[in-house]
Amino acid sequence: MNVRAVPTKEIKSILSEHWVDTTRKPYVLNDTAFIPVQDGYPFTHILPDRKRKKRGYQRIGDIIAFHGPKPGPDLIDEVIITYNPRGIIWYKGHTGKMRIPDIEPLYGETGEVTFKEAGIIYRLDPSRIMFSQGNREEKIRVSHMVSKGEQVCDMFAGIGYFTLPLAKAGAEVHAIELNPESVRYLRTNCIENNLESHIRISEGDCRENMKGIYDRIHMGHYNATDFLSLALKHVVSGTVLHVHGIGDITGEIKQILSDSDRQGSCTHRIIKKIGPKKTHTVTDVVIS
Ligand SMILES: C[S@@+](CC[C@H](N)C(=O)[O-])C[C@H]1O[C@@H](n2cnc3c(N)ncnc32)[C@H](O)[C@@H]1O
Repeated sequence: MNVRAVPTKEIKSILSEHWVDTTRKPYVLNDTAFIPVQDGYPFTHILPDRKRKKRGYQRIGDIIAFHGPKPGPDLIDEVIITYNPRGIIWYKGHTGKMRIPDIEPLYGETGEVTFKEAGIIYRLDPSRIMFSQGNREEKIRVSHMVSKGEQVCDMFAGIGYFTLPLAKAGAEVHAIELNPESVRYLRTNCIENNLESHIRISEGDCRENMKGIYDRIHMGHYNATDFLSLALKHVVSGTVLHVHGIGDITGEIKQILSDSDRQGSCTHRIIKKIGPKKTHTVTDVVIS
C-alpha cells in the first residue's frame, strides 16, 4: 500500500484531498500519520497491505515481542517500518517454574530495556525474563485497593511487576522471588523508583520465606492454587488474597479454604485471553 507520511495533527484536513485512497484506513503512529495514496500519485513510503487480521505484539521498551505462531517476513517488515525497533523477538514459550522465556531473535539486537508503565520504571531483559503487558490494568486495579502502611506479601515477585505499583500505592511489601536474575532486576527497579525503603526482598522459594501475618497476599502465578494452603497460614480475618490462575478457579479455591478450616468470599475476574478459550484470571479472596 502506497502511503504519504503527514503530521497527525493535519490528518483531518488532508483526508479530503483528491489523492487520498479513501477505501483504505490511515495508519497513525504518534505524531505521524500514513495516509493511503491512490495509484499514480506521489507517496513517501510503501507499507505492507493491512487487510490481514491484526496480529498482536508487545512493545517492551525498544524491543518488539511476538507471542503465538512465528510471524512471517511481511509482518516483521511492517513492524520494522512502523516502530524502527532495536530488536524483534519471538516468544516460543516459557520453561520451568521460573517461566524463563524460550525466544528466537528475528531482527536486530536484544538486551536490557528500561521503560515506564503507569508511572513505574521497569528495567529487564525481555529475552531472558517474561513481561506481560496484558496485566497492566490488573496492576492498576490492585494498587487502587491498597491502604497506606498495609503489609503485603508478593509471593512471586519477578522483577517487581506488582510489587512496585503496590509499594508506590503505600504498601510495605515483602517481595519473594526464586529466580536470581529477576531478583537482580527487582533490586534495581526498587532503587530506580525510590521504593527501596518500602520493599523487603527475599531471594528464594516462597514456601520457605513467608513470615507472620499479611493484610494482602499477591499470588501472581498460574499455579497459585498449589500454594494457597501455605498462604492461608499467614492470614487473619480481613486479609485479601489475589489468586491468579487459568479459567474459573473459584471451586478449587473454596475447596482449599474448606480443607484449611477457613472461610472467605471469592470474586473472580478475567485479566486477559491467553489462547483459544483460555483466560488468565484473578480471584480476590477476602478472609472472614
Ligand atoms: C508468572 S511469573 C511472575 C508473574 C508476575 N507476577 C506477573 O503476573 O506478571 C512467576 C514468577 O514466580 C517465580 N516463582 C516461581 N515459583 C516460585 C516459588 N516457589 N517461590 C518464589 N518465586 C517463584 C518465577 O521465577 C517467576 O518470576
